[in-house]
Amino acid sequence: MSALQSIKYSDTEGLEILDQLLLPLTTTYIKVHNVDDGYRVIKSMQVRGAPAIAIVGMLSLAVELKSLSFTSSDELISRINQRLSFLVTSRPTAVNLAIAIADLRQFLQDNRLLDASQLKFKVIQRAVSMLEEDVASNKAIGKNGCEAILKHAGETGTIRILTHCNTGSLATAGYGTALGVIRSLHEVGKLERVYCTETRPYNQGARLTAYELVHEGIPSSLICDSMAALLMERKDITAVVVGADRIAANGDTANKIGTFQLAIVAKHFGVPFFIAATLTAIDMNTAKGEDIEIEFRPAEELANTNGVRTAAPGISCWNPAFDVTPASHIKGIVTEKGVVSPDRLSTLFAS
Ligand SMILES: CSC[C@H]1O[C@H](OP(=O)(O)O)[C@H](O)[C@@H]1O
Repeated sequence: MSALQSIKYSDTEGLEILDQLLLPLTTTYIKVHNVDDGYRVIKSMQVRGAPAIAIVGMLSLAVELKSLSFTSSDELISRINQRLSFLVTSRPTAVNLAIAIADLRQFLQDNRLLDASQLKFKVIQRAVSMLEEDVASNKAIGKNGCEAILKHAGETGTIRILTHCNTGSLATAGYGTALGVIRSLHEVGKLERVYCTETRPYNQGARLTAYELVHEGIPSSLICDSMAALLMERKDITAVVVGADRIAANGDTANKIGTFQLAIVAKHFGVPFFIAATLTAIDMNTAKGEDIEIEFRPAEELANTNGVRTAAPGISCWNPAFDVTPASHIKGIVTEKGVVSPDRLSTLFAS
Protein backbone atom coordinates (compact mmCIF):
# COMPACT_ATOMS: atom_id res chain seq x y z
CA MET A 1 0.00 0.00 0.00
CA SER A 2 1.33 3.46 -0.87
CA ALA A 3 2.37 5.78 1.95
CA LEU A 4 0.30 8.82 2.83
CA GLN A 5 0.95 11.90 0.67
CA SER A 6 1.58 15.17 2.52
CA ILE A 7 2.13 17.28 -0.60
CA LYS A 8 0.22 17.17 -3.92
CA TYR A 9 1.43 19.20 -6.91
CA SER A 10 0.59 19.17 -10.62
CA ASP A 11 0.96 21.75 -13.37
CA THR A 12 -2.80 21.76 -13.89
CA GLU A 13 -4.09 21.41 -10.30
CA GLY A 14 -1.43 23.46 -8.53
CA LEU A 15 -0.36 22.85 -4.90
CA GLU A 16 -2.30 21.18 -2.06
CA ILE A 17 -1.11 20.09 1.39
CA LEU A 18 -2.61 17.51 3.74
CA ASP A 19 -3.79 19.32 6.91
CA GLN A 20 -1.78 17.41 9.53
CA LEU A 21 -3.51 19.16 12.43
CA LEU A 22 -6.60 17.09 11.60
CA LEU A 23 -4.85 13.69 11.23
CA PRO A 24 -5.40 10.85 11.80
CA LEU A 25 -9.16 11.13 12.08
CA THR A 26 -9.80 13.57 9.23
CA THR A 27 -8.16 13.71 5.79
CA THR A 28 -8.45 17.23 4.35
CA TYR A 29 -6.28 18.81 1.64
CA ILE A 30 -5.78 22.58 1.61
CA LYS A 31 -5.05 24.59 -1.56
CA VAL A 32 -1.91 26.75 -1.46
CA HIS A 33 -2.11 29.63 -3.95
CA ASN A 34 0.92 31.75 -3.03
CA VAL A 35 3.71 32.44 -0.52
CA ASP A 36 1.27 33.95 1.98
CA ASP A 37 -0.62 30.63 2.03
CA GLY A 38 2.67 28.73 2.20
CA TYR A 39 3.87 30.78 5.16
CA ARG A 40 0.54 30.27 6.95
CA VAL A 41 0.34 26.47 6.58
CA ILE A 42 3.99 26.09 7.64
CA LYS A 43 3.75 28.39 10.68
CA SER A 44 0.49 26.77 11.87
CA MET A 45 2.08 23.30 11.42
CA GLN A 46 -0.70 22.18 9.09
CA VAL A 47 2.31 20.97 7.16
CA ARG A 48 5.48 20.18 9.14
CA GLY A 49 8.71 18.25 8.94
CA ALA A 50 11.95 19.89 7.87
CA PRO A 51 11.98 18.54 4.28
CA ALA A 52 8.25 19.08 3.71
CA ILE A 53 8.55 22.66 4.99
CA ALA A 54 11.27 23.39 2.41
CA ILE A 55 9.36 21.78 -0.45
CA VAL A 56 6.02 23.46 0.35
CA GLY A 57 7.75 26.80 0.81
CA MET A 58 9.43 26.65 -2.58
CA LEU A 59 6.35 25.27 -4.34
CA SER A 60 4.24 28.08 -2.82
CA LEU A 61 6.61 30.52 -4.53
CA ALA A 62 6.32 28.57 -7.79
CA VAL A 63 2.50 28.71 -7.84
CA GLU A 64 2.60 32.41 -6.99
CA LEU A 65 4.99 33.13 -9.89
CA LYS A 66 2.84 31.15 -12.34
CA SER A 67 0.01 33.64 -11.77
CA LEU A 68 2.26 36.66 -12.44
CA SER A 69 4.05 38.15 -15.46
CA PHE A 70 7.22 40.23 -15.38
CA THR A 71 8.67 42.76 -17.80
CA SER A 72 12.29 42.01 -16.88
CA SER A 73 14.40 39.47 -15.01
CA ASP A 74 15.42 42.23 -12.59
CA GLU A 75 11.76 42.75 -11.67
CA LEU A 76 11.30 38.97 -11.27
CA ILE A 77 14.43 38.60 -9.12
CA SER A 78 13.42 41.51 -6.91
CA ARG A 79 9.96 40.00 -6.34
CA ILE A 80 11.37 36.56 -5.55
CA ASN A 81 13.94 37.91 -3.08
CA GLN A 82 11.28 39.91 -1.28
CA ARG A 83 9.02 36.83 -0.95
CA LEU A 84 11.89 34.59 0.18
CA SER A 85 12.79 37.04 2.97
CA PHE A 86 9.24 36.67 4.29
CA LEU A 87 9.01 32.89 3.80
CA VAL A 88 12.24 32.12 5.70
CA THR A 89 10.75 33.57 8.91
CA SER A 90 7.97 30.96 9.03
CA ARG A 91 9.87 28.54 11.34
CA PRO A 92 13.43 29.23 12.58
CA THR A 93 14.93 25.90 13.68
CA ALA A 94 14.77 23.59 10.66
CA VAL A 95 17.44 24.62 8.16
CA ASN A 96 16.15 22.86 5.02
CA LEU A 97 14.01 25.83 3.91
CA ALA A 98 16.79 28.35 4.63
CA ILE A 99 19.24 26.28 2.57
CA ALA A 100 16.76 25.96 -0.30
CA ILE A 101 16.25 29.74 -0.21
CA ALA A 102 19.99 30.47 -0.15
CA ASP A 103 20.51 28.09 -3.09
CA LEU A 104 17.72 29.81 -5.06
CA ARG A 105 19.16 33.26 -4.38
CA GLN A 106 22.52 32.06 -5.76
CA PHE A 107 20.78 30.50 -8.77
CA LEU A 108 19.07 33.82 -9.53
CA GLN A 109 22.36 35.67 -9.31
CA ASP A 110 24.05 33.14 -11.60
CA ASN A 111 21.21 33.30 -14.17
CA ARG A 112 20.28 36.98 -13.98
CA LEU A 113 21.03 37.44 -17.73
CA LEU A 114 18.20 35.12 -18.79
CA ASP A 115 15.00 36.82 -19.88
CA ALA A 116 12.13 36.94 -17.38
CA SER A 117 10.07 34.11 -18.88
CA GLN A 118 13.06 31.75 -19.16
CA LEU A 119 14.18 32.48 -15.59
CA LYS A 120 10.65 32.13 -14.18
CA PHE A 121 10.30 28.74 -15.91
CA LYS A 122 13.61 27.53 -14.43
CA VAL A 123 12.69 28.71 -10.92
CA ILE A 124 9.39 26.82 -11.08
CA GLN A 125 11.17 23.75 -12.50
CA ARG A 126 13.65 23.77 -9.58
CA ALA A 127 10.84 23.80 -7.04
CA VAL A 128 8.96 20.96 -8.72
CA SER A 129 12.11 18.85 -8.98
CA MET A 130 12.45 18.93 -5.16
CA LEU A 131 9.58 16.42 -4.87
CA GLU A 132 11.28 13.61 -6.79
CA GLU A 133 14.74 14.49 -5.45
CA ASP A 134 13.51 14.22 -1.85
CA VAL A 135 11.96 10.78 -2.35
CA ALA A 136 15.15 9.54 -4.02
CA SER A 137 17.26 10.92 -1.15
CA ASN A 138 14.98 9.31 1.44
CA LYS A 139 15.23 5.89 -0.23
CA ALA A 140 19.03 6.19 -0.25
CA ILE A 141 18.92 7.16 3.44
CA GLY A 142 16.72 4.13 4.09
CA LYS A 143 19.18 1.78 2.38
CA ASN A 144 22.25 3.30 4.06
CA GLY A 145 20.64 3.32 7.49
CA CYS A 146 19.34 -0.25 7.13
CA GLU A 147 22.84 -1.50 6.23
CA ALA A 148 24.47 0.44 9.09
CA ILE A 149 22.04 -0.89 11.72
CA LEU A 150 22.25 -4.49 10.47
CA LYS A 151 26.04 -4.24 10.48
CA HIS A 152 25.96 -2.99 14.07
CA ALA A 153 23.47 -5.67 15.08
CA GLY A 154 25.68 -8.34 13.55
CA GLU A 155 23.12 -9.36 10.96
CA THR A 156 21.61 -11.95 13.37
CA GLY A 157 17.83 -12.29 13.69
CA THR A 158 15.40 -9.42 13.60
CA ILE A 159 15.74 -6.11 15.37
CA ARG A 160 13.84 -3.60 17.46
CA ILE A 161 13.93 0.16 16.81
CA LEU A 162 12.78 3.16 18.84
CA THR A 163 11.92 6.34 16.97
CA HIS A 164 10.61 9.79 17.92
CA CYS A 165 8.31 12.33 16.33
CA ASN A 166 7.33 11.87 12.66
CA THR A 167 9.95 11.54 9.96
CA GLY A 168 7.97 9.65 7.35
CA SER A 169 5.94 10.47 4.26
CA LEU A 170 4.09 13.10 6.29
CA ALA A 171 7.34 14.99 7.02
CA THR A 172 8.81 14.72 3.52
CA ALA A 173 7.81 14.26 -0.12
CA GLY A 174 7.60 10.53 0.56
CA TYR A 175 9.21 7.45 2.21
CA GLY A 176 10.85 9.48 4.98
CA THR A 177 14.19 9.82 6.69
CA ALA A 178 14.31 7.94 10.03
CA LEU A 179 11.03 6.28 9.10
CA GLY A 180 12.61 5.54 5.72
CA VAL A 181 15.29 3.53 7.54
CA ILE A 182 12.51 1.69 9.39
CA ARG A 183 10.65 1.06 6.11
CA SER A 184 13.86 -0.35 4.59
CA LEU A 185 14.43 -2.67 7.57
CA HIS A 186 10.84 -3.89 7.22
CA GLU A 187 11.19 -4.39 3.46
CA VAL A 188 14.19 -6.71 3.95
CA GLY A 189 12.35 -8.69 6.63
CA LYS A 190 14.66 -7.66 9.46
CA LEU A 191 12.33 -5.50 11.56
CA GLU A 192 10.79 -7.33 14.54
CA ARG A 193 9.07 -4.20 15.86
CA VAL A 194 9.34 -0.41 15.89
CA TYR A 195 8.36 1.55 18.97
CA CYS A 196 7.22 5.12 18.35
CA THR A 197 6.94 7.74 21.05
CA GLU A 198 3.78 9.82 21.38
CA THR A 199 5.93 12.98 21.06
CA ARG A 200 4.11 15.48 23.20
CA PRO A 201 2.73 18.11 22.82
CA TYR A 202 1.92 18.04 19.06
CA ASN A 203 1.77 14.21 19.17
CA GLN A 204 3.53 13.66 15.85
CA GLY A 205 4.22 10.07 16.97
CA ALA A 206 0.75 9.08 18.19
CA ARG A 207 -1.10 10.89 15.39
CA LEU A 208 1.24 10.72 12.40
CA THR A 209 3.93 8.03 12.74
CA ALA A 210 1.47 5.50 14.20
CA TYR A 211 -0.88 6.37 11.30
CA GLU A 212 1.83 5.66 8.71
CA LEU A 213 2.95 2.43 10.42
CA VAL A 214 -0.59 1.03 10.75
CA HIS A 215 -1.41 2.16 7.17
CA GLU A 216 1.45 -0.04 5.88
CA GLY A 217 1.13 -2.95 8.33
CA ILE A 218 4.56 -2.42 9.89
CA PRO A 219 4.80 -4.16 13.32
CA SER A 220 4.76 -1.29 15.79
CA SER A 221 3.84 -0.17 19.29
CA LEU A 222 3.10 3.30 20.63
CA ILE A 223 4.69 4.43 23.90
CA CYS A 224 4.37 7.72 25.70
CA ASP A 225 7.57 9.74 25.97
CA SER A 226 8.08 8.89 29.66
CA MET A 227 8.22 5.12 28.92
CA ALA A 228 11.44 5.28 26.87
CA ALA A 229 13.82 4.39 29.73
CA LEU A 230 11.85 1.32 30.84
CA LEU A 231 11.51 0.26 27.18
CA MET A 232 15.29 0.37 26.65
CA GLU A 233 15.83 -1.45 29.96
CA ARG A 234 13.40 -4.29 29.17
CA LYS A 235 13.00 -4.63 25.38
CA ASP A 236 16.56 -5.03 24.07
CA ILE A 237 16.24 -2.10 21.65
CA THR A 238 18.78 -2.50 18.82
CA ALA A 239 19.01 1.20 17.97
CA VAL A 240 17.29 4.55 18.28
CA VAL A 241 16.75 6.29 14.92
CA VAL A 242 15.42 9.85 14.74
CA GLY A 243 15.33 12.74 12.27
CA ALA A 244 16.95 16.16 12.31
CA ASP A 245 15.91 19.74 11.82
CA ARG A 246 19.39 21.24 11.84
CA ILE A 247 22.76 19.50 12.22
CA ALA A 248 25.56 21.87 13.24
CA ALA A 249 29.05 21.56 11.77
CA ASN A 250 30.33 19.74 14.87
CA GLY A 251 27.50 17.16 14.66
CA ASP A 252 25.31 18.58 17.46
CA THR A 253 21.75 18.01 16.22
CA ALA A 254 18.52 19.95 16.76
CA ASN A 255 15.43 17.77 16.58
CA LYS A 256 11.97 17.49 18.09
CA ILE A 257 11.79 18.21 21.83
CA GLY A 258 12.41 14.99 23.73
CA THR A 259 15.16 13.76 21.40
CA PHE A 260 17.96 14.85 23.77
CA GLN A 261 16.58 12.86 26.69
CA LEU A 262 16.21 9.78 24.48
CA ALA A 263 19.90 10.15 23.61
CA ILE A 264 20.82 10.37 27.30
CA VAL A 265 18.84 7.21 28.11
CA ALA A 266 20.27 5.42 25.05
CA LYS A 267 23.81 6.27 26.19
CA HIS A 268 22.99 4.94 29.68
CA PHE A 269 21.89 1.58 28.22
CA GLY A 270 24.55 1.43 25.48
CA VAL A 271 21.95 1.65 22.67
CA PRO A 272 23.39 3.22 19.48
CA PHE A 273 21.71 6.52 18.57
CA PHE A 274 21.41 7.37 14.86
CA ILE A 275 20.30 10.58 13.15
CA ALA A 276 18.76 10.16 9.68
CA ALA A 277 18.63 13.28 7.51
CA THR A 278 19.21 14.62 4.03
CA LEU A 279 22.33 16.69 3.35
CA THR A 280 20.03 19.73 3.28
CA ALA A 281 19.58 19.40 7.07
CA ILE A 282 23.32 19.89 7.64
CA ASP A 283 24.26 23.50 8.35
CA MET A 284 28.04 23.86 8.06
CA ASN A 285 27.64 27.59 8.71
CA THR A 286 26.45 26.93 12.27
CA ALA A 287 29.42 25.80 14.33
CA LYS A 288 27.74 24.06 17.26
CA GLY A 289 24.44 23.18 18.83
CA GLU A 290 24.23 26.14 21.19
CA ASP A 291 24.20 28.42 18.13
CA ILE A 292 20.93 26.88 16.84
CA GLU A 293 17.79 28.96 17.44
CA ILE A 294 15.14 26.91 19.24
CA GLU A 295 11.56 27.68 18.23
CA PHE A 296 9.07 28.26 21.05
CA ARG A 297 5.44 27.42 20.27
CA PRO A 298 2.23 28.92 21.75
CA ALA A 299 1.27 27.86 25.29
CA GLU A 300 -2.10 26.59 24.00
CA GLU A 301 -0.32 23.83 22.04
CA LEU A 302 0.93 22.46 25.39
CA ALA A 303 -2.05 23.30 27.60
CA ASN A 304 -4.68 21.96 25.18
CA THR A 305 -5.28 18.62 23.49
CA ASN A 306 -7.27 18.74 20.24
CA GLY A 307 -8.35 22.25 21.22
CA VAL A 308 -9.69 21.16 24.62
CA ARG A 309 -8.00 22.58 27.71
CA THR A 310 -6.27 19.87 29.76
CA ALA A 311 -3.84 21.91 31.88
CA ALA A 312 -5.09 23.79 34.93
CA PRO A 313 -6.34 27.25 33.94
CA GLY A 314 -3.87 29.94 34.92
CA ILE A 315 -0.71 27.78 34.75
CA SER A 316 1.99 29.31 32.54
CA CYS A 317 3.71 27.09 29.94
CA TRP A 318 7.29 26.73 28.67
CA ASN A 319 7.00 25.16 25.22
CA PRO A 320 10.27 24.72 23.25
CA ALA A 321 9.57 22.77 20.05
CA PHE A 322 13.13 21.38 19.72
CA ASP A 323 16.19 20.45 21.73
CA VAL A 324 19.82 19.77 20.81
CA THR A 325 21.52 16.38 21.12
CA PRO A 326 25.31 16.71 21.50
CA ALA A 327 27.48 14.92 18.95
CA SER A 328 28.97 12.87 21.83
CA HIS A 329 25.65 11.02 22.12
CA ILE A 330 25.33 10.23 18.38
CA LYS A 331 26.81 7.06 16.86
CA GLY A 332 26.16 7.94 13.24
CA ILE A 333 24.52 10.42 10.91
CA VAL A 334 22.73 8.60 8.07
CA THR A 335 22.46 10.56 4.82
CA GLU A 336 21.76 9.80 1.16
CA LYS A 337 25.56 9.91 0.55
CA GLY A 338 26.42 7.49 3.34
CA VAL A 339 26.74 7.18 7.12
CA VAL A 340 29.35 9.25 8.95
CA SER A 341 30.32 9.87 12.55
CA PRO A 342 29.31 13.35 13.76
CA ASP A 343 32.91 14.62 13.57
CA ARG A 344 33.22 13.75 9.86
CA LEU A 345 30.35 15.75 8.33
CA SER A 346 32.69 17.72 6.06
CA THR A 347 33.55 14.50 4.18
CA LEU A 348 29.97 14.46 2.87
CA PHE A 349 30.62 17.71 1.01
CA ALA A 350 34.08 16.88 -0.34
CA SER A 351 33.91 16.87 -4.17
C1 LIG B 1 12.20 14.47 8.48
S1 LIG B 1 11.33 15.57 9.53
C2 LIG B 1 12.56 16.24 10.50
C3 LIG B 1 12.04 16.76 11.85
O1 LIG B 1 10.94 17.73 11.74
C4 LIG B 1 10.02 17.50 12.83
O2 LIG B 1 9.68 18.71 13.50
P1 LIG B 1 8.20 19.38 13.27
O3 LIG B 1 7.20 18.27 13.37
O4 LIG B 1 8.08 20.41 14.38
O5 LIG B 1 8.27 20.02 11.90
C5 LIG B 1 10.78 16.60 13.76
O6 LIG B 1 11.71 17.31 14.56
C6 LIG B 1 11.48 15.69 12.76
O7 LIG B 1 12.46 14.87 13.32
